Amino acid sequence: MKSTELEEIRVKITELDSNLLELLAQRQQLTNYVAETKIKNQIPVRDHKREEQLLIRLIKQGKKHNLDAHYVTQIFHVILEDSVLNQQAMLAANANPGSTLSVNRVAFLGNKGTYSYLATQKYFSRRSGELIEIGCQSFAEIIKKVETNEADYAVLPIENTSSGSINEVYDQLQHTSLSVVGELTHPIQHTLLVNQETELSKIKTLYAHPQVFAQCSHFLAELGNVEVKPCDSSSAAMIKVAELNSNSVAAIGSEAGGNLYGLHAIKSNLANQKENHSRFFVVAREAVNVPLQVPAKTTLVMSTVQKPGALVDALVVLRDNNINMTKLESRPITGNPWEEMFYIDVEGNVQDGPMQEALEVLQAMARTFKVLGCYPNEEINPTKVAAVSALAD
Ligand SMILES: O=C(O)C(=O)C[C@]1(C(=O)O)C=C[C@@H](O)C=C1
Repeated sequence: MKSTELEEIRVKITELDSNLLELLAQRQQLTNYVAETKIKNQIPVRDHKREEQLLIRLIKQGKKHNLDAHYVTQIFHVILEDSVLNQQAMLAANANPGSTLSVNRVAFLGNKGTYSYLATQKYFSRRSGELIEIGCQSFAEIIKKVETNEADYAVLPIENTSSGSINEVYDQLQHTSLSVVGELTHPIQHTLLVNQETELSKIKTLYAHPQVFAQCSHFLAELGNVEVKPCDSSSAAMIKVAELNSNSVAAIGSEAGGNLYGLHAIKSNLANQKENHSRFFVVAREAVNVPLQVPAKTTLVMSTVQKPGALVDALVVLRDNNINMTKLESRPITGNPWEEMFYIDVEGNVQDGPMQEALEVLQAMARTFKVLGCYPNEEINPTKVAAVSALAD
């Protein structure tokens, strides 16, 4: 194909892509109106029936244009997730007028380019107010910033799908009066970032956060003879590699983060598990009120009395009140050897009747008990269309 022919086609694609963007923006505006109606009429944000009908119609329509059913489904799952998250943020802001700030000062780990930085950008992009980023060197410093009113929010990584819970954050949460006001999950896509033109075989030293090395242990084992240098954060690793400006050093981190320091990726998908996501808590000095139309989660922290089956008894209370537990984590209590603090995430709103009953019973049976926070559930399960493959035939 002659290059002018290619250019002509590309001009058309560029125009079409910008039309697609315009249409997506128009759709988002319509869903903002939907959210306003839902606030007024107290209608739940999520409507699986409507989503299912919409997906079925689009899959059928796509088929007429030779578009694969899974392709259509994937695209609209992303669009619907965005719509639900935006609406949830609007309903939450409406239910907490005092918490809508013109400036959001947010503390997170590291500098520009860390996964915490990217998660912070993502979470606050759906919320009004200017974002002021406050990079910190440790989780303790992050929490302190909010406690002393130098920041309004902290974004803290709490767990990762491949390396598990981040114990240091749980331990910090044991001693703070801050509340969890939000959560988010962010994909972690580790890439090998370099400053100069180079290739994998030339890399002699690797810089990254220890959690990142743990998540990429298979890749490191395959690499063999490379020196591994742990850093306080992914951004510290990126800054080091940018400064060293050598073709034998590389950092591991996100491509978007690396680009902020002029680094580029020479290899992607480095994590042991391809589905690698981190979950973050957003914490603030004041708890928030989650409207009942928004699916909520509640995080509890409790220690049980020392008797056989005490934890089981606590979990039975959740079961008896039909409350779904999404996570259970135990951490040693500092100063009390062999005693454990339990962190429990459940689906439900502290304003719900069954939840209030369960919390009362748990509080009575626990040695120590605290609700760390109730916040909108941001893990949006995509609506399944029963017979995608049948529809596609
Ligand atoms: O139609 C609605 O009720 C909406 O909230 C809009 C919308 C969408 O974006 O299409 C989003 C969430 C609902 O679960 C269903 C559909």
